[in-house]
Amino acid sequence: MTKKIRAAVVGYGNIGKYAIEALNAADDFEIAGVVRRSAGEPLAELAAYQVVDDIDKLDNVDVAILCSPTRAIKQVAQKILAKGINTVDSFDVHSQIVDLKNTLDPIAKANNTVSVVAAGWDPGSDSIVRTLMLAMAPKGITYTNFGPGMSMGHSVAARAIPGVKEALSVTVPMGTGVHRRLVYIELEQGADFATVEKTLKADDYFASDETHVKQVDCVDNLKDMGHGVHLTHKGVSGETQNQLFEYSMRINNPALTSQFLVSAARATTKLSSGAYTVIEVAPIHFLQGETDKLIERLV
Ligand SMILES: NC(=O)C1=CN([C@@H]2O[C@H](COP(=O)(O)OP(=O)(O)OC[C@H]3O[C@@H](n4cnc5c(N)ncnc54)[C@H](OP(=O)(O)O)[C@@H]3O)[C@@H](O)[C@H]2O)C=CC1
Ligand SMILES: N[C@@H](CCCC(=O)C(=O)O)C(=O)O
Repeated sequence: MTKKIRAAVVGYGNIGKYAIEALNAADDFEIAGVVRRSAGEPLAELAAYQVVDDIDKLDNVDVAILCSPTRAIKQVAQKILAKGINTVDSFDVHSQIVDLKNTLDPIAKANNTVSVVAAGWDPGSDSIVRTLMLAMAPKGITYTNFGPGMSMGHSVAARAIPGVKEALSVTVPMGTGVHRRLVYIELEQGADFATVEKTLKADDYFASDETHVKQVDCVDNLKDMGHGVHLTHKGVSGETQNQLFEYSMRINNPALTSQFLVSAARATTKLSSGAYTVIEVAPIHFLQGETDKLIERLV
């Protein structure tokens, strides 16, 4: 029997929860344990797993699936790569991905490890679709239209603002890659709505989009983790114009993010040391199975 890939789930929020499901559904993986900032009160749903507050307490971890907030990823990944453990993450600030990769690459190389960064669905699987569309029509315009749906990244960023108890950020597509953000927030006792609204609108996650902040009594009553994308590329193949490609999906956001993280975790075991974005990884590395069989089925 071939050795299973031992994965640790780091951070147990929405993505962490679905990462456990995706790992359980993948028969080439086994779960080494769950790493939480504080092992704290045991959760019944994690009773089957070792839950620790430090990855060093888990045995023989091949890869850590980082399910921490995007803004914590760089620091968490640096620490874990330095221990000789591969990492994958779904970091989602598009303008900082090159910096993240270039920061992690020398650390990964020095510790003979692999890191696949920004491996959710956007950035992540959508990035591969955009790449393919560009290869098919190198001249033209790509539009990525999200939603309507819940952005986990924006919700996490909103929740981190002082005075916010809970938040839901809904992305509304306005067309041609332009989005409006509707942010529903539940305030901490005594927090001032106007101050929270101002801070939120100034945050990098929101500053360049039309953003509306609404105070509600219970965010949970509104929450639906569905999302989606409609990606189009219209361009030119060779000298021939009017080539139109479209890609659409409606999804459960954390389920897809975690699934692709697990596929990327598999890829880390097939790459030489260093940090990679998903478009630098051969697509077959994301899949389980023998190369020739996959070629027969997919090519
Ligand atoms: N690229 C993509 O397509 C997507 C990316 N994402 C990214 O995934 C991230 C996580 O989303 P989600 O699971 O909803 O977030 P959650 O807030 O639900 O979970 C994050 C978990 O990380 C841990 N954590 C919290 N704060 C910190 C901190 N400061 N440092 C380290 N760990 C911390 C906590 O787990 P514990 O208490 O166990 O330590 C927490 O539950 C988002 O920030 C988003 O950017 C999400 C969806 C799609
Ligand atoms: N990174 C997103 C997934 C892509 C959708 C998006 O960026 C948005 O809704 O703004 C998320 O965290 O949910």
